[in-house]
Amino acid sequence: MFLMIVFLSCGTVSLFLLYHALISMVRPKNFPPGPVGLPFVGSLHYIAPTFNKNIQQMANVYGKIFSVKLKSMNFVCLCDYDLIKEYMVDNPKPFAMRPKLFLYELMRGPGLDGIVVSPYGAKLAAHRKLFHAFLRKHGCGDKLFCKVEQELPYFVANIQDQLKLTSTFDPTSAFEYAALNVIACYVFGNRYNYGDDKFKMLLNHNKQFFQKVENVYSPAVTLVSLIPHLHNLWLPKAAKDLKECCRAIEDFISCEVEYHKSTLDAKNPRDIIDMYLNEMSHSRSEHFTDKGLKMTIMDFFQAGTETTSVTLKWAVIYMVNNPEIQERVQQEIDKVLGLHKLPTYEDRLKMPYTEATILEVQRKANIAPIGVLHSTSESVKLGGFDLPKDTCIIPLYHSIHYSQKHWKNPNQFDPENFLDLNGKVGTRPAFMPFGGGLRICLGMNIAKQELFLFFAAMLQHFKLLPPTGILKLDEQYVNGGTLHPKEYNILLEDRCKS
Ligand code: HEM
Repeated sequence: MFLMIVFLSCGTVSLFLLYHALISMVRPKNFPPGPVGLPFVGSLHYIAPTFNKNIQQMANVYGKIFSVKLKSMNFVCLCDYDLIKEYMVDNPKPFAMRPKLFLYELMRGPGLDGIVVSPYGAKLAAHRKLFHAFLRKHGCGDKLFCKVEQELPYFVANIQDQLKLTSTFDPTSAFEYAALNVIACYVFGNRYNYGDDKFKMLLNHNKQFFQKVENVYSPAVTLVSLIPHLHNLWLPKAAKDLKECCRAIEDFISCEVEYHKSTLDAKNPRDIIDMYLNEMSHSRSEHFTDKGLKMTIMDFFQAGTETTSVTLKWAVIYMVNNPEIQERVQQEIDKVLGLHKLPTYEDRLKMPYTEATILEVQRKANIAPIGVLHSTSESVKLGGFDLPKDTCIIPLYHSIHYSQKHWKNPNQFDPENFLDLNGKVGTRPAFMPFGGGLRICLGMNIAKQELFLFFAAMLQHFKLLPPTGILKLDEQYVNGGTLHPKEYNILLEDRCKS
């Protein structure tokens, strides 16, 4: 009897292990090709953590559409404009879900509320609609409410203050302060002084978050994400740190929400929090909840600060390394604005070369190499293959932004890429820095304003030069939440003084 029990137990465990070993290796029918996965683990490790380089290498072996596995999860990598367009633009609906990833639950807690990681459906649509309604009311169309233009004088003064102390300059903090304050304005109703204790706390939380995100591709975190429930018993330090960091941000937001509740004037909403609170009480919709509000605010900080500041950091590098382009931008700025009138977003219509330059920065820097992952809500065809429900899609934006088919010299920095024969800014289909389809970046219009205005104001006031003894700044990227440049210093000359 005892032997029988031992035998049956061993058999059950073996079958269980065999099932889990095979599930990481077996592909669905007519599924894109890819490397054979390791038992239990699959093959995701072939492309993570340096997605950009590794996906490109794998595409050379398996073709422009291939698959990798993480246990039972199927991931499909796309390395071609036509394929990315097929799912983002031509047939976006079945591809508009977000995958359920351990990392998302770690950061958000159960429920995946908010916007960025929220599943596609009525709740997400209601959130996106609310935000669009807010922007229509308080966007840049209305001068009084243009939060980005309001921030410009502080941004310029911040750089000038640093320049009084030293002529060698790391622009990071100026961009981070400005980007954070713009989002703070939209969600909390007012900007902070850069020296304000609350602002410093928010800045610190935000910085911590982006530092912690860089550590989550460690083998220990991958292990925990492979074995559901293990994280209830044990969390690797990188995961624990990230979780704690998100909770600290949530606590900060909770205080702001409570303050807003106690001072709400429903007829005069001041900001996104007030609009959300109104929606919670008016529509009594189950879509708008306390947790949803906090996670939505967290989304705006996490999706809308580092993306902008990192793009501006790249802009500085490309201007230092291409002085003739910097000079041409400055000539246009001088002609349209002069040295003292700060730019408005309307001014871009008279400044095509400046606008084309910032678009080229976005193309070349390609800061979100795989965007935010989408997944399928039903079985669907893509590139002639059959993708079952819950297949996770990884688009390689490098294959669009650096495509020989779509750009004359993709490796060269050239604002002409975005100018038509009449010198006007033209649209380019193979340009998707904000993703696309039904999940296209919700903050795209704010981001465009920020990039143009901060860039133009910076070049209006300062000439950007390499530090003494260096000809060019390093253009190699570092992998993290975004592809960001290595730390650098530059020399600045105040154009208003020279
Ligand atoms: C240069 C700046 C920015 C870049 C390059 C960028 C890029 C992106 C990308 C690639 C996505 C994923 C789109 C997809 O799934 O196909 C995204 C989503 C998102 N972004 Fe941005 N973003 C920027 C700035 C902002 C700003 C300023 C905000 C907020 C004010 C913001 C809020 C969001 C939100 C909420 C989503 C999720 C949309 C959804 O899931 O439905 N982003 N962004």
